[in-house]
Amino acid sequence: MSGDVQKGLEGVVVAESNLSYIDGDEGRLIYRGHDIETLAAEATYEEVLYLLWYGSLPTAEELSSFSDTMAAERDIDDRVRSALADLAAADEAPMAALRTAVSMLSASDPEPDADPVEPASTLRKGRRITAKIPTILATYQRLRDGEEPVGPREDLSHAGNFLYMLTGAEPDDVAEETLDMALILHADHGLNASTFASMVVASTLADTYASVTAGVGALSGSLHGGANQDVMETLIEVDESAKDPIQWVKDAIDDGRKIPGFGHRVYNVKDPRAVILEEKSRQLGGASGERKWYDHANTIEAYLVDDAGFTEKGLAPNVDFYSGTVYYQLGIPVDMFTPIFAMSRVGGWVAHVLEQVEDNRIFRPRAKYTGETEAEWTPIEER
Ligand SMILES: CC(=O)SCCNC(=O)CCNC(=O)[C@H](O)C(C)(C)COP(=O)(O)OP(=O)(O)OC[C@H]1O[C@@H](n2cnc3c(N)ncnc32)[C@H](O)[C@@H]1OP(=O)(O)O
Ligand SMILES: O=C([O-])CC(=O)C(=O)O
Repeated sequence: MSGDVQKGLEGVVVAESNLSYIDGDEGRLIYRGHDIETLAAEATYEEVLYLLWYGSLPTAEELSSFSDTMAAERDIDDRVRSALADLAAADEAPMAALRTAVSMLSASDPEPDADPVEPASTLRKGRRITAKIPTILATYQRLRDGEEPVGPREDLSHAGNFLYMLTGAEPDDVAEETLDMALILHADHGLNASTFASMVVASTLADTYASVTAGVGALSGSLHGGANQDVMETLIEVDESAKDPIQWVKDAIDDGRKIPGFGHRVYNVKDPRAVILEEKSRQLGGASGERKWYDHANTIEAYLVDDAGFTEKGLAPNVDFYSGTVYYQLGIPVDMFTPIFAMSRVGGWVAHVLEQVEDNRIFRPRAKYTGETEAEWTPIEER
């Protein structure tokens, strides 16, 4: 066994997977053989969930039955609603409220004694969690705003129903299609930190609620999903600074700041999801006449792609660089951006947990011990 430490597990292969493939040099992402560009243009989020969970694209009948089953599972019970009200009163961050609520959902699961290594029950639990996350998030947002929560509707799509519950009004086609596309783009991405966290928990034979709760926790950090909120806050800071965005970014680099939304462990080139979200951000800005968010982001990107310090390290925009400007233009509050990422990525967490339980072995790496080996015991009164 090599004693070399692979910090951050860089380059370490820990599992086989059929789910998503990333070519970090070419900027290519596929889910089960399908290019992300095709899925973003042609599929719905529900169709992508089916693809990830069942292994192939659904027929129209399969998709309709799958979507109906999930839509019927959207409601959350009073205990969860009341916990969300308490968390809103305490001004809890939405990702922390989501983490708590997902954990609570197990109390009302209709199959509490299901075997956690049985893939079919794992999938049913994963489907219920996925169906309920938009309801948790919209309920939380409305409670924070002092408004009455709006219950889910079964006749709307996953994306459309979320926007309906958030605002109380049916979304227009542009908003619904834009969110649906964003959900597709964020659904899976290999063994990113939150997916790996879910897999580690599943590998102990803990149940799906525990695995997804771990995923939400891991996604919330600013090096991972939390970066989409940081990017938008940065763009707002740029806007309010009254500085030219290029001057702002030069000063930020001089101050040793990291630029959120740049850099990736796997991509050395621009993330293909950022290419799609950039175009969507540009279109939304063009349609509304308020192009400044797209323009600020684009100006910063254009400067940084020519910056030797960035290019030498292979730093390019990741998925979070443009997603925030898209959500912002849909009128979504900035601290709901990462929860929306979770609302999508739960599909990937469940898919990887399924792969894990189908061929399980507990994850148990080792640390290289760097401490003392012959320490002398000193009685407490002599220390
Ligand atoms: C959905 C997602 O999770 S996508 C990623 C979202 N996160 C962000 O956007 C946060 C900003 N980016 C980062 O912090 C990193 O690029 C990560 C976390 C994404 C990847 O981390 P790692 O692969 O461990 O790369 P690491 O942090 O070691 O960076 C390598 C070098 O690039 C620099 N670097 C990395 N990202 C950035 C950045 N955004 N801005 C400035 N410098 C950066 C590091 O300082 C380091 O420089 P050094 O070699 O001179 O010390
Ligand atoms: O793959 C990663 O490390 C991070 C990422 O882009 C994602 O989770 O979508």
